[in-house]
Amino acid sequence: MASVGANQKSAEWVLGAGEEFRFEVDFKHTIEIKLKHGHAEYFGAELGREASYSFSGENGVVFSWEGCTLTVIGECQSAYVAGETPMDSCINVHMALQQLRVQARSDSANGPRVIIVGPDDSGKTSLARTLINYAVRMGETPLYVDLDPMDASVTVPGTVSVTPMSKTVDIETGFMSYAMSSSAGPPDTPLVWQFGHEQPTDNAELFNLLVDRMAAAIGRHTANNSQSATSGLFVDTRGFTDAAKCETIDHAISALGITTLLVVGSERMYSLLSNRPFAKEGVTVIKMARSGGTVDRSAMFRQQYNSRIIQQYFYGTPKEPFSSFSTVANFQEIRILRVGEDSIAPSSTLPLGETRMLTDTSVLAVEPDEALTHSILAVTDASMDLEGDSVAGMQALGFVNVTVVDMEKKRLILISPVPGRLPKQVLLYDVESLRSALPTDMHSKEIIFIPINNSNSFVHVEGGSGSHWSLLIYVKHVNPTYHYYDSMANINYQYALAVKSKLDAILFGAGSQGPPMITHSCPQQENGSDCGIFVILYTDLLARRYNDLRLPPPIQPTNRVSMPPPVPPRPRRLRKFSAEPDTTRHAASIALHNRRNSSQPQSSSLPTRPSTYHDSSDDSSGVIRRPMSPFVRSSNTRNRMAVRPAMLVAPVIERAFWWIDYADLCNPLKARTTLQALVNEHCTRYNNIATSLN
Ligand SMILES: Nc1ncnc2c1ncn2[C@@H]1O[C@H](COP(=O)(O)OP(=O)(O)OP(=O)(O)O)[C@@H](O)[C@H]1O
Repeated sequence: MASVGANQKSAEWVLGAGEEFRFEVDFKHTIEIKLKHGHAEYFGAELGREASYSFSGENGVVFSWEGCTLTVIGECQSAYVAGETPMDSCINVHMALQQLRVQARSDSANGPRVIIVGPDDSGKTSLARTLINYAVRMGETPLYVDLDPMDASVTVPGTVSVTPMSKTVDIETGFMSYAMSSSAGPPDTPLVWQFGHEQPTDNAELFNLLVDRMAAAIGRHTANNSQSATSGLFVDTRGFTDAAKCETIDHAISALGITTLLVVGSERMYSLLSNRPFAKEGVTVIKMARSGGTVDRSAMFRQQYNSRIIQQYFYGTPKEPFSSFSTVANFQEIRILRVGEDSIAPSSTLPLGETRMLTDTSVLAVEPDEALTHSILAVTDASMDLEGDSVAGMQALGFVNVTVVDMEKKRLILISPVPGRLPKQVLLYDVESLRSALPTDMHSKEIIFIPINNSNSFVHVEGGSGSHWSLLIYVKHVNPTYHYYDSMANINYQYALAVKSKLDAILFGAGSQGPPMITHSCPQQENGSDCGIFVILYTDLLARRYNDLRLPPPIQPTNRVSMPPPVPPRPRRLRKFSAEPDTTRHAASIALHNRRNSSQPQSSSLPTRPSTYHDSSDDSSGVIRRPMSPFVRSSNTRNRMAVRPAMLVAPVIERAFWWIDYADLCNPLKARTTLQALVNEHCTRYNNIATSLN
């Protein structure tokens, strides 16, 4: 978090009783908030008078019961005072829970166990944080159970955890401060389990197993700590609205002995959950209003947020920086395992009659290779000789980051938050870490454009820490293929390979070779700074090419499709910029243009489809049928991706890569003068394409 500059503007905000100051500040800016007069709190934690609190990449709220004056230094994306807040119902819930704690103390029973559910960004974590802070301020020591792996607030993303709370949540670093050993003593150290997926339903079996392990740990903890037992616990969950996803909630409610369920911001969910069996078995279901201040966070925001959490795990915060340490682990000294299915392909894609051989908690050995680079590995409590699925529910002692995989010396170079050798040698690999960068419904995507960077940093660095960008494209059709474009003599080739092998592991199973990667000749940059522009232009041109070739109206199964011949590649000419217009290419473009503008396939004016493109789905009558691909979408709407006739896939893909129209790029004068100007347009196009792909 950068500090606020001396010349930043400062503003004074006056809050009346029961009002709150809401602000949004992005990751590029930092603001400082000081309480000048009165009393105020940040999600239930009291602000110290004249103490200065810094925020960056945060949507926050300072609330005052009695009124206060704040000084805010720095630039917010939005800042306002609101009078309508759900704080009254929040304090009512807190008081009711406090009565239950007092009752539990006199009965020597467990205190209230609360689970908070609701849609994404409805304010579940904020409510949990506020109620925990109120409880702690009354001398309670509740447990905080984080069952939101995507938004893991205690350690790295992809995990679930339980933390005993004996002090209010740190205003600046949130729950993360509990994972920092220097600020939390051993009694407050969180227990963490590696889950490795974003949604509990991605591997419900493993998720439920971890909840069971967590429940056992909580049982041991509360058996020896009556104060903690009577203080109860708060469970934060992953956002959901779908009734089908209740299964993991049902399990958590029964395993953790939940007594109260708070439903935030959804009438529908409230009604749905009020009718579940647990509601009839004594769990109180309470509806909570969503605060008008909660903000829907974009995928980019979440990614940057998670990046910062990882950075804080290894390097601490600006106020409390850590040193991280480098350590070496030889391949033969360690076991790297991953838990769960080989591939995220759904069961429905298996050949008819086949069932999966593995359960979702099966443990698979991972052979170290380049794909491990930049991975976060959980160091587990398991011993080297522990066999089978018992490793799956093992607690994570901590996390290391793989900076180098040295295949020659057969060793990993790791960054660890603590010095010395690894305490244990069984490491859990989370191949899914790449998934956050991929579309959620990846199986329905036909083309994935993946910008490749040669950065060695595993966390987001403002402005980027690498020096070169190139483009990898994954094209899924009958025969999936990767295509690689690099504007500087393929210098990012090894990085593209590393990403490819990670994708292979996700798409085709751990250890799979995956489909081939074709490296294409393409225009080369002439300076040291245009790589990003070239990536945008390659993406734009190729995406446009795919879209253009899809422009003819949906072809009925009875239509005979005639394709124009492929234009042969001209690598030399493409590399050498020429001022002269290329008439051959121009003619080919016109032919394509004519075909696009016609409402019927131009079988008469264009040569017929080359026989090499015929696939087994063509029958003798020349009628082309849709090839049987598990991923073919059947929608006949005019959605660009959906209407694309599957039988065009193979020829289109081949020609798309041959038929790149570099006319604009190949005129050196034009390229020089317009490249920069084009960037904005191309960025917009790129965004449009990304949106349509999403
Ligand atoms: N009253 C408020 N005013 C301003 N911002 C708020 C308020 N309450 C919550 N927020 C912000 O809104 C965002 C979403 O809130 P929160 O993280 O609590 O939601 P969530 O339901 O836990 O989200 P998730 O989908 O990750 O589970 C956060 O950035 C939070 O800081």
